[in-house]
Amino acid sequence: MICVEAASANELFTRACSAVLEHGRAVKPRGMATTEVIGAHLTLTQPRRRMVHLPPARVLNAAFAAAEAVWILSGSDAPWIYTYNQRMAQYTDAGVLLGAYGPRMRAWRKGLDEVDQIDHVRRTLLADPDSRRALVQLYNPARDIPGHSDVPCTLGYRFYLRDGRLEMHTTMRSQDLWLGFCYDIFTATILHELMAHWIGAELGEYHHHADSLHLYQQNIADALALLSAPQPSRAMEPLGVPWETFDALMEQIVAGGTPPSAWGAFAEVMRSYRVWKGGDRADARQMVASATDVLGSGLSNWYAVLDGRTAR
Ligand SMILES: O=c1ccn([C@H]2C[C@H](O)[C@@H](COP(=O)(O)O)O2)c(=O)[nH]1
Repeated sequence: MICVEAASANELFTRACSAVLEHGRAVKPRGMATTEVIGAHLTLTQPRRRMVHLPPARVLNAAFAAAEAVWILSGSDAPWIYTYNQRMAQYTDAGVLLGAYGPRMRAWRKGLDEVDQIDHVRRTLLADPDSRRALVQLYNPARDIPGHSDVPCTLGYRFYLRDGRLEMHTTMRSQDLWLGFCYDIFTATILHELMAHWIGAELGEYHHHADSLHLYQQNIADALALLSAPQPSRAMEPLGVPWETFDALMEQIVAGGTPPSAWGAFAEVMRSYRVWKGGDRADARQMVASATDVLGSGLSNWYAVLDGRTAR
């Protein structure tokens, strides 16, 4: 069991990597070699410092981070997400990611006694602020036991409002620390921030509980190359929007529009990346070249990583 706490994602990620390198054991689930710790409690005390950015060892695709957050929070399992991360298409069954979190979160048992679990959490905490019943369930045995390619790694989220501050707890059965964690905490802490806004609470600590926290063999060298005392991640702009307009905001971004709030940066990095994928790399680079926000400058850095890969 390891417990790691940090104010920012850069520091949390770096400390978690060194804890797994120090305490991990070798295991090979599905034939793939990993170093694994069983039982990890990772606490992010400032959830708006959510973006891991540790060049040159670890740079995220900021457009994918933004797109995945919009994809999940809007309740989608639509294939447009593969534009931002082709690798996801490998885990589909008949073109669909059957483990997608969005539909489970926003429309559990779609078409039957459908539940929007986000709205449920919001209503539960508004009605009983001390509640222990504000949870989102993602793993669904009825769907996940029969065996398809994509089995959810996140089992669920819970929310606790204490002393005016909203804490969020996520439970993962399986967490790839190098690849998955950085994107998973990005989306989870956005949900955390939004929920705090919707119930009129302060944003409290974010807790990430992973049963198997692991590094794949191919990422060990990069993990060892991380500096021990990284720069803290910058805090992103506040993202709170009224609940009543949230779905329309998500639809606007998916449709290619740019909302005026801090969500505009999500739309901009997504648009730039679509241009990049369309082959107009100079235009795509130009669209984020002067960006100073966390996402725009992050995507600029990601393009530099991609350029380096092509040059090699
Ligand atoms: O949100 C996710 C989804 C997947 N994974 C990683 C964890 C595992 O390395 C792999 C799934 O493999 P199994 O645990 O299903 O074998 O994907 C994550 O880290 N986060």
